[in-house]
Amino acid sequence: MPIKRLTADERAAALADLPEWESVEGKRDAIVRHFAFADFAEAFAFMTHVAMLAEKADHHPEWSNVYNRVDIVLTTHDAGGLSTRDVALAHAIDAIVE
Ligand SMILES: C[C@H](O)[C@H](O)[C@H]1CNC2=NC(N)=NC(=O)C2=N1
Repeated sequence: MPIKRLTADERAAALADLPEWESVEGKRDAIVRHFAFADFAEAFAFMTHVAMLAEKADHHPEWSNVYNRVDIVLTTHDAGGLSTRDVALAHAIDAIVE
């Protein structure tokens, strides 16, 4: 089954449940969350955890890391926008830090 983009209503409902995530500015159908940790070791430990989740789900983040900061953008390339896979990964990521 091909993965489908969320409709505008589904997207709004999903984001209401993910208060730490926001829409990416501009034309991209994607969400972003910014993280800050005590230091690089903590940031990278978090990234390792996320990487394992992503690999297990076969769904991968777009991300960047500068020292203690990690920015994660989620979108589904195969769907050309936000899908249930992004929502699931966002919740799984939130569960690591909360
Ligand atoms: C072949 C493989 O299942 C696909 O390329 C997966 C891998 N990880 C992915 N990650 C994300 N974010 N979007 C995708 O469409 C995607 N597709």
